Amino acid sequence: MANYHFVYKDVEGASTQWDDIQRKLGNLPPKPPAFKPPSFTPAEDEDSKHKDKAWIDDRTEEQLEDLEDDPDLDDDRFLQEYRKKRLGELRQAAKVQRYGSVVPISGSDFVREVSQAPPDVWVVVILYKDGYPECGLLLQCLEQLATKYPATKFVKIISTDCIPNYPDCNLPTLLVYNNSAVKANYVGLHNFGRRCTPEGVALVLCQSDPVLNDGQSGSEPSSREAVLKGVQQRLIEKVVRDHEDDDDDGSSSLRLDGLLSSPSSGRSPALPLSSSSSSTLADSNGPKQPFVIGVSGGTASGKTTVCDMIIQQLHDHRVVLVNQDSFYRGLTAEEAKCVHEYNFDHPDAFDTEQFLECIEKLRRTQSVQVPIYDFKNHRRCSESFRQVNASDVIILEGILVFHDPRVRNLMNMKIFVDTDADVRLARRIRRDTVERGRDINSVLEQYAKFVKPAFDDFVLPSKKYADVIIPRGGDNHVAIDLIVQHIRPKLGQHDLCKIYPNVYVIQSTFQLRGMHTLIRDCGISKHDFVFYSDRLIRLVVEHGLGHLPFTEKQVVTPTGSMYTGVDFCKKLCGVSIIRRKILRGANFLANGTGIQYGGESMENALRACCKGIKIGKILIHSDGDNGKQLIYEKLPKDISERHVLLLDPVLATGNSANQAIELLIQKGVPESHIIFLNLISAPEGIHCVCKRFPSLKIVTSEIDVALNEEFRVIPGMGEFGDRYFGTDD
Ligand SMILES: Nc1ncnc2c1ncn2[C@@H]1O[C@H](COP(=O)(O)OP(=O)(O)O)[C@@H](O)[C@H]1O
Ligand SMILES: O=c1ccn([C@@H]2O[C@H](COP(=O)(O)O)[C@@H](O)[C@H]2O)c(=O)[nH]1
Repeated sequence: MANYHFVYKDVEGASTQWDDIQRKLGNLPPKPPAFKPPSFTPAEDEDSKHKDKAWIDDRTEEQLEDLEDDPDLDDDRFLQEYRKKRLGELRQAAKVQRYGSVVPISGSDFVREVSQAPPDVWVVVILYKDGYPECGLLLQCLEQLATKYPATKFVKIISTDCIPNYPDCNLPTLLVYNNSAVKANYVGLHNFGRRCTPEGVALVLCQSDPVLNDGQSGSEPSSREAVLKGVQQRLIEKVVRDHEDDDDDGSSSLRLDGLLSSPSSGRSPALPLSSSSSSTLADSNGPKQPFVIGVSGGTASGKTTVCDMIIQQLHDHRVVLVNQDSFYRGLTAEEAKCVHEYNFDHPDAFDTEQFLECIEKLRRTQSVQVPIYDFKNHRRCSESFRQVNASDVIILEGILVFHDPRVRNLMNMKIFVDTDADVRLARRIRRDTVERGRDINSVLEQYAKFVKPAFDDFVLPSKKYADVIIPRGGDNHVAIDLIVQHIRPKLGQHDLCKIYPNVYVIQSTFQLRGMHTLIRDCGISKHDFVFYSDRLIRLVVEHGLGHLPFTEKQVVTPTGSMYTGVDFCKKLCGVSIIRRKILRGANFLANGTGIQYGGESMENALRACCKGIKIGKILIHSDGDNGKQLIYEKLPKDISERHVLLLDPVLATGNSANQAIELLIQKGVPESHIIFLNLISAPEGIHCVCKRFPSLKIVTSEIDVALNEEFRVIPGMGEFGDRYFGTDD
């Protein structure tokens, strides 16, 4: 119905008398208050505003410049000083490099764009390949971070352009550089949590260094804590935002606890990181996850044979085998009395806790002492153990390795060897009578009473967990070939080679391991030491020569045919590093001179490979314990025009090497023309040299574990020069 009461209202809120009557009768609502316009307040004049620190903080660079002669500020010395300081900050901030996107680079750009970036700039490099969804996801996150943190440089490079043959299974890989050195690297997407988000990536990147720079604080390097705090704040905002979105349907619960954990306490517990997120190569000492393979099957199915064949085909010492049999509990005296009543095929016959502990240790890259089981006497050899070193691939073999889910879940690949029961029984009779000191009757009795029932109850049901089933065991060459092909890429290079693309470890073979075993043995004769060292050094030298520049060359062969080959650069020389130390008392060297001839021991091999090569020497003289070092040199005059093969058998701390390299560079040798050859290198030495000289190459035959407190390489090979020249007697 239309409202037919027309109420006239003037500005005072007055109305007609008729309306007043209607109001009294309750037909109209009470009279509204008289209208009063809001009071007028003129806008505050900028000049009359109170000027303080906060006011200055709000000014732009231009505005602060205009305030040069401002009378208010002239009266206030503090504010005038503060204005200048703030102006300085803003000018610095304007100078800071702005990147803002993920820039594609090629292999030849790498040194310029990454290694030679300004020292205050952090560079995040993604090694990627098109067509890998994980790479696409991480790239998207980095694009966002690049816009948020424009003073951090983000570049992308196709993995194999950066590192030839870089395994695709390591993609995507992030490398973080600063001041020409690799500060961290992250292999695989799992480092950034199950849900890879820009905020999560940011937090991981900033855990140990102030990698992300938004350029707000000028060119001053921000502290890790400050950067981390900012990144955490952004992550919290994101989590809260996501939570609010989720809350709209009332489905999620928010856990912010731990997000603000102190930076020193490490990774935030609420971060969605997977358990394997520790497997970065960054802290090259950090744990690397090995590839664990389980091989199960009935007794005498050929499990051990299959494992041996895989190991033989891989032909690599970075594969180790752990047999579940080694973890048989061993019988008590009481049990031994009635051994025929003991069920060796039941899961309880094994010490699974100890087996698990052993696997966990290997996964943490620790070596383990594996018990040795004596099948004839049904007990462990109390004094002997087998040392198993941490390796890239660990094979776990045994009838019940798939039985316990804790063991099973540690496996990356599960193989079941499936052999006909009659064949297995026939093999078992033969094996147990020949190798395990049994008679046929006892074998058959044990088989019927325990082995077969346990196979049906425990072994066969675990077959369903297998990823690969190998019928006919060791006779199935096709299956074994396929498995070997799958495992081979898991045998990565040494972590340091991934961090420093200029470090080359010559391919490990059993020949090479054999020679190392001989020369590292403190009991070897001097003659053998020299013989095997020379062989090894030649391998290193030959590999080093392969890094010299070459040109294509065609020759005519005796058959009159054309052969297209290469011609290596001929302008080269060797330079040996020799140390002289003023040692006192018992430490004084037996040769009476205090000279360690290290590098010279490599000269013979170099001469044998490069006829007539010129060889120079650098003598580094350490004056007692005061750390003072003097350098003497005898180098070819035209050394600046030559490629230099720098010789030192052992790279330990890297200090002497750095001094020698520094000297060569002073003499005009370009850093990239130096190839540093050694037999063994400590990781500390590699870090030290590669950080300072990223363009030279290091060629070594093995990277050892570490340096001890006395800066000796462990396990190492002692004072190489003294052992070689016999000056250690
Ligand atoms: N394919 C095969 N052909 C013939 N004998 C085999 C074959 N595979 C294994 N054997 C033999 O059978 C016995 C048990 O083999 P093994 O590999 O030790 O089995 P498991 O480790 O499963 O007990 C051994 O004596 C071995 O030499
Ligand atoms: O003291 C022992 C311990 C074990 N056994 C039997 O060995 C097999 C397991 O070894 P495979 O090499 O896998 O065959 C198991 O069936 C046990 O019955 C033993 O007889 N005595």
